[in-house]
Amino acid sequence: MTAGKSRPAEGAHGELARALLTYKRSFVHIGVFSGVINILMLAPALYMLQVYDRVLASGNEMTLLMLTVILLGMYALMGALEWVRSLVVLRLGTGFDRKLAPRIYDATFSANLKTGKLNAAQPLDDLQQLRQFATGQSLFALFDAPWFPVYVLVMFYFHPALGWFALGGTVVLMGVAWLNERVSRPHLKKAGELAINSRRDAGANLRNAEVIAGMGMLANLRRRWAEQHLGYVREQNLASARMAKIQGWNKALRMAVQSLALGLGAWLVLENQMTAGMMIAGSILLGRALAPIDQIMGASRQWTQVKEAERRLSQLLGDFPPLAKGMDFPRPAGNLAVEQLLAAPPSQTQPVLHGINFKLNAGEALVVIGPSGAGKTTLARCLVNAWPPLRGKVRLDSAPLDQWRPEALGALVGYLPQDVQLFAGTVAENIARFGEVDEAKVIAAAQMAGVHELILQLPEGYQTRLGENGMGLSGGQRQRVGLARALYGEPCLVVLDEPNANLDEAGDAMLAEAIGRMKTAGITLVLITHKPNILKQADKLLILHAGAQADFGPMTEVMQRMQRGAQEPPRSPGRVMPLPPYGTAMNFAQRKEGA
Ligand SMILES: Nc1ncnc2c1ncn2[C@@H]1O[C@H](COP(=O)(O)OP(=O)(O)OP(=O)(O)O)[C@@H](O)[C@H]1O
Repeated sequence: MTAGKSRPAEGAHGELARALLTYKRSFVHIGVFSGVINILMLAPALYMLQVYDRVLASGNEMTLLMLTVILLGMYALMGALEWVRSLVVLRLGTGFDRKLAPRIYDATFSANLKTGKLNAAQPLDDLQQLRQFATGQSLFALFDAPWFPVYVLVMFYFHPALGWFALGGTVVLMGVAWLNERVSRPHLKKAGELAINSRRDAGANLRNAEVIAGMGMLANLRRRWAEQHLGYVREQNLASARMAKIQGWNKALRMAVQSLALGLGAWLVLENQMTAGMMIAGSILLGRALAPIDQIMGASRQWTQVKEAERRLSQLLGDFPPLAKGMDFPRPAGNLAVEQLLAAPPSQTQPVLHGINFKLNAGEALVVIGPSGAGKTTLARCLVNAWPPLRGKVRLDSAPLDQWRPEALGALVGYLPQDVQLFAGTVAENIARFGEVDEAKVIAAAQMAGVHELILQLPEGYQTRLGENGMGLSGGQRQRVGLARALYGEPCLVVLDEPNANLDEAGDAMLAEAIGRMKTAGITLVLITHKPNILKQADKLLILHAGAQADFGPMTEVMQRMQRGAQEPPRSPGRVMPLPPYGTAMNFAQRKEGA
């Protein structure tokens, strides 16, 4: 009950960039702090210059003391600013996460509803990777790098030869950093994709542990997983080997550049073109100028993965824009109208349901029958707005489902899917749909579903903890707790997809009683079934065949048409298509006639 209308998609990177831009002020603060820190970073070099050229030359201890006190003051200020800058960055990261995580959670949900393939944890992992990258050393490197010209300018001031040497050395080292990123990127990208696939497959397969154990499939599944996993390890190793070679050379080059700068400085001193203080200060400044390059080199390995994470997230957010808010209509009586419905699974365009057209008055019970694959479950999903129609409308008291606010509609609708889908949590939380648990409503729903006594028999009654997918309950128990969840909060429309698939005779009888109670409560009911006993409680019958509406009408009329259709070739002009032989319905019709 979620697939509302979507707003048009915005630019692929728009949403992430806009989220970052809301922290413009924080970035300005980080920039200002970085600026002051980088100016203060000149202090050790200038101190060295003064000590060598002034204090040692003059032998003035007072000057040394004053210089040292000033230097220590600058260090203290720098430490405080670094600390505040880190706090600002941390706050930025938390805010960024808070802003995007719910949106990414929703988009992941929509993607799963549509494709059923996405590893739900991946986008949130991607967000974490982006946050860690954006709030780690790499961000500081980004803000520190623009100060590189200041250091080089000071070196030019000391001596142009030293300035040009620093500039040349930095360009070479930056080239190496770029090369490093370039040679490793394809392998890291491939490794990232393989890691995601192997993690997703491992997670999905191991969830079906009982089938694996029961039929000895572990070795086969492990082999399939290992191919991907080993591929990931291979690509990762290739990337690491190439990076190791470049990084090794880079380290040697970096040390050579620093030593050569000192050597050049010494030669300039010998040539009387520079003071010894400038030689030492120049060497310190060069180390400072090269520091962001080191940080960038360190980040380059992460960078490829971060870019991929950013690409995946942008794609997800672009493909699944925020759901339209929808409206809160007054509580409907429960009149249901399906108009020229054309529907397909969300990942497909080929309709599996076409031309479905029927109306139910509030409080009526409709039974839907048809052979396997006829489109019954697809119809159920459209009736609860889980799958949006390709064309046509489903209306609740004349308001199309896609115009409702999804949460408001969800509260008025009960849905029991074929595979029940309970969640990890207590029985009460499951029945209350994981909202605030209203105990009176939980018990009322359980009583209406005829499951109250059964729940009281559980070890901790309503507080019994269930595992993922309702682990801890039998199939039939899950189905009955699922029915109570569908009835929570007095819904006006309830759609039950094969609610008796896992029930024994006693369970069937309970379900029949529950249906009676729902009818008394005036709930509009849609029941999909293969079992004939539910037909007795239907007011109307819909027969689906190959995605089309084979017949619809009051129960007895459709039954009579089916009987006639079984005895003679169809002549009725109103009939959409020839009726196939539905054993269960026919048997029931004959039994009902005989009665
Ligand atoms: N998630 C899906 N992705 C792709 N195709 C789907 C999906 N769900 C259903 N279909 C296709 O839609 C058609 C109708 O399926 P549906 O589940 O609605 O049939 P059904 O009448 O409920 O069958 P059954 O009685 O076996 O549950 C089938 O051909 C099926 O292959």
